[in-house]
Amino acid sequence: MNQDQLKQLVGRAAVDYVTSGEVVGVGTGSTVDCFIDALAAAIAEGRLTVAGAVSSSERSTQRLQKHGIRVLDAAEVTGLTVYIDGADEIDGQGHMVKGGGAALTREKIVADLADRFVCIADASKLVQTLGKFPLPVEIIPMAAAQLTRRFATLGGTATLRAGVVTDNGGHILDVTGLSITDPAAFEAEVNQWPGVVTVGVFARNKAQVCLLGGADGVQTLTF
Ligand SMILES: O=C(CO)[C@H](O)[C@H](O)COP(=O)(O)O
Repeated sequence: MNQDQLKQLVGRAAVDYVTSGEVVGVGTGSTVDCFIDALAAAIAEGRLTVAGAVSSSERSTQRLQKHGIRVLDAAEVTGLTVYIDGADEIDGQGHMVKGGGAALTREKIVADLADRFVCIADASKLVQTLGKFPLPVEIIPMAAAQLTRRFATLGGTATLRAGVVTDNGGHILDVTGLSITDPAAFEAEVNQWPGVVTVGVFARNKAQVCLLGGADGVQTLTF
């Protein structure tokens, strides 16, 4: 199976984690696109109903609405049973690096509403230690140079993602050269640097379940 087929596989598997009749939290990315399509198919076939979705990006909102799935504002719900999203990296404890699609801030907001984060990914995303994938950080544009110097003190090289403006009007720094051995401490530290909107380490909002697609099918990891 190629990577696209693995994404479709885990996208379909994630539909089983949606509670019929409820509002579902929806992440962003190519794997989530597969989940949205599988969710729409399940609804069309009468296997599931949903009261709607809270979306983490304009991209996912458009795809959900194209399928006729109602999109609710985050402010319209007080909680969600499940949030389904991909990751750029996930470790053996469910900590993730996210934000390859520049949607990390809204992803963290919607994930924080949910009782359970179900991560969907192909097996290449499983790592021992976070940090090989360039760490996305959403920032206030005027802080770019200052934050670049600050990441250098941690051994990181930050590069501004050219031409990208997030759904919130922020910019993205991608930071290479980091080895994130204590994700919770790293997230807490970087999050309070002035100019940082959201750091792409998800430790406080880590996954409880990961559906990992590999040669042998879907492996379910629980944390
Ligand atoms: O964090 C994300 C978007 O901001 C995505 O979940 C992450 O980049 C994985 O994307 P894909 O499923 O396309 O590999």
